[in-house]
Amino acid sequence: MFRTLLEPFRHPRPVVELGESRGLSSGRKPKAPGAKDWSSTLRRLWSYLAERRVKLILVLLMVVCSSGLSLLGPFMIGRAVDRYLEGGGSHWGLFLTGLGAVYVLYSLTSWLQNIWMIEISQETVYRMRTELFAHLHRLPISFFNRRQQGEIMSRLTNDIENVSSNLNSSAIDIFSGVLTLVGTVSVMLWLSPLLTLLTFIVVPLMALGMRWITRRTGPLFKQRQRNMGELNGYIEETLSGQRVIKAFGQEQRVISGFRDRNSRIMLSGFWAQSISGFIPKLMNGLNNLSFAIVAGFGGMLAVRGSITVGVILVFAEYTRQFTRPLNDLANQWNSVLSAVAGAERVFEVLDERAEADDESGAASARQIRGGVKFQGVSFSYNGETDTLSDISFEAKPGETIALVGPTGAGKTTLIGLLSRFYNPSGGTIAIDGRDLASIRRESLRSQMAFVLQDIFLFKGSIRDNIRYGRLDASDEEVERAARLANAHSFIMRLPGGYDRMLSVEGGGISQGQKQLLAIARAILANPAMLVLDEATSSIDTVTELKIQEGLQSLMKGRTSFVIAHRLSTIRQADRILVLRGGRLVQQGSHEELMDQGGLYSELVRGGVKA
Ligand SMILES: Nc1ncnc2c1ncn2[C@@H]1O[C@H](COP(=O)(O)OP(=O)(O)OP(=O)(O)O)[C@@H](O)[C@H]1O
Repeated sequence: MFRTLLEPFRHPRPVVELGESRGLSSGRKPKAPGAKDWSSTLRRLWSYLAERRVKLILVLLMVVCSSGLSLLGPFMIGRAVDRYLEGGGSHWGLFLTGLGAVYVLYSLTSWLQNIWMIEISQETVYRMRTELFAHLHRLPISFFNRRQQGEIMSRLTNDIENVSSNLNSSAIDIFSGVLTLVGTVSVMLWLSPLLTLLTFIVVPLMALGMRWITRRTGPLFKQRQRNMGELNGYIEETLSGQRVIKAFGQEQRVISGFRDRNSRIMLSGFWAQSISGFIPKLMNGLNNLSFAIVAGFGGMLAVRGSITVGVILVFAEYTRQFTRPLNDLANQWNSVLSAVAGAERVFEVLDERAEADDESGAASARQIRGGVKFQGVSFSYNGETDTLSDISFEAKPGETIALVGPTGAGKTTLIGLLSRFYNPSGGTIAIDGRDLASIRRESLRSQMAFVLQDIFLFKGSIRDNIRYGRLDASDEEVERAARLANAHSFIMRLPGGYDRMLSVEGGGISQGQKQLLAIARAILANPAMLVLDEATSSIDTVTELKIQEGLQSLMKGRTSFVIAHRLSTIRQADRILVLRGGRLVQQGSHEELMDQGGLYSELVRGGVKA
């Protein structure tokens, strides 16, 4: 086992990466976790807890009661023994009943504090989870471009779970630990200051040991959470890329990549747990030492008559009680560090800037007609090199604009700007003469529909998948849209028809059929503007014809931007925009561009699909 664990240290191997650089933590140098880091995260976590103030006060009250009761028990025993030894009569029946009542109350208050704290911590993580999920949906597309889905999911599940599982136990134990500690030490000082000081010899040793341990475990817990996120990202990526992996026979490479990431988790988990596992051992040893001190010195003091045997008994029990909260505190500190590690990763996403708010004064556009004007528009993904530069063109309402150009020319980026997934770094975009920035995003997007190559169909019936275009559409409207899209006949041939359930990502129907459903969905949405990304994959001629017909009904009367690959679509476009290297190099109708010569005619003559 140790050989395996130490292997990566001895032979650092290059890790087989498959798109790792998109992870949140990767690409960025991991920060050394400073004390300030975790204390501010802890404060923020506390602010969540503090929202349940009343319950927290109740918990605190129960902690005070249970800590007091835990002190009272041994104290009563000590007093009873002393009274017995002094020859005073003891009312054993009364004493035992009292002692029983103390322990029953102790159990009851402990149980109540536990159950209330579980409630608080569950509610806290419920709120965090909801907030995180809602925030994720407000983040700009650029956030998702940079990150692996699995890694993000890991924050929603793993990290939140980590906060939840560590929060309830540690919060209580830390409260009660501190209280018990203060109470125990006060009573000890009151009973015998000298014996208390002698017992305290172990405290500096404890503090040093704890410091040594937590300094090492804190970063390791963080590392483990990071590694877990990376592994989840990798799992998601490799599962969704199964076809490619199998097609290229990359199974072994993928498995070895997994093994590397898995071994990193094993390593950080092993060291975090092994080092933190020292805590109980250390505490146990020091506990025994303090017990020996109490027994030895206490005995001597008792012989001299400075203290009674009852006091020794109370001390023996209290030294256990006094090291137990210290022990608990030490253990809980690890849990707190682990919860903080999880919370830090959650807050990291919560601190990501949401998609910029609409500019003040931005208003809803009630009915967009679909006139679009780009004037000197530039855009850069990285703020350094321009992906699009100086793009100017105009589309009248209802026109079809085809975008053509070699791969990486900037066609998709131009569409991204039109939908305000990104804002231009220069120039202006206007819709119906209004600056795009003055139209609220939600209102703009509600009047646009997208039919993309990568069609998103979710697990559910065909009817529900079409209805995604407009949730309040009736069954008749869904069917009408499907007829217009040429999808009705194939749907009716499927067992179950419109109620046929699709599996994840529309498994069970063909690529062409998925496109027809996407067209039906867009028709139902009845948008003023359309964005079509034509499929490059070959579809049989009959389906292709059906798709073309469906698209024709969809595009009628709407301004349509088509990232075109088929000559038939390009010919029919009112205007063709030819892009190369982020610049608009030509624009005009098919005939005009063919006459002009240049890139467009080369693309067409070369038989290259644009
Ligand atoms: N999210 C992104 N972050 C950084 N650069 C990007 C991003 N998306 C695209 N790019 C870069 O911007 C350029 C234009 O990409 P875009 O996807 O717009 O081209 P395209 O013409 O649609 O290509 P294709 O026909 O292959 O889909 C490319 O060089 C690409 O590498």
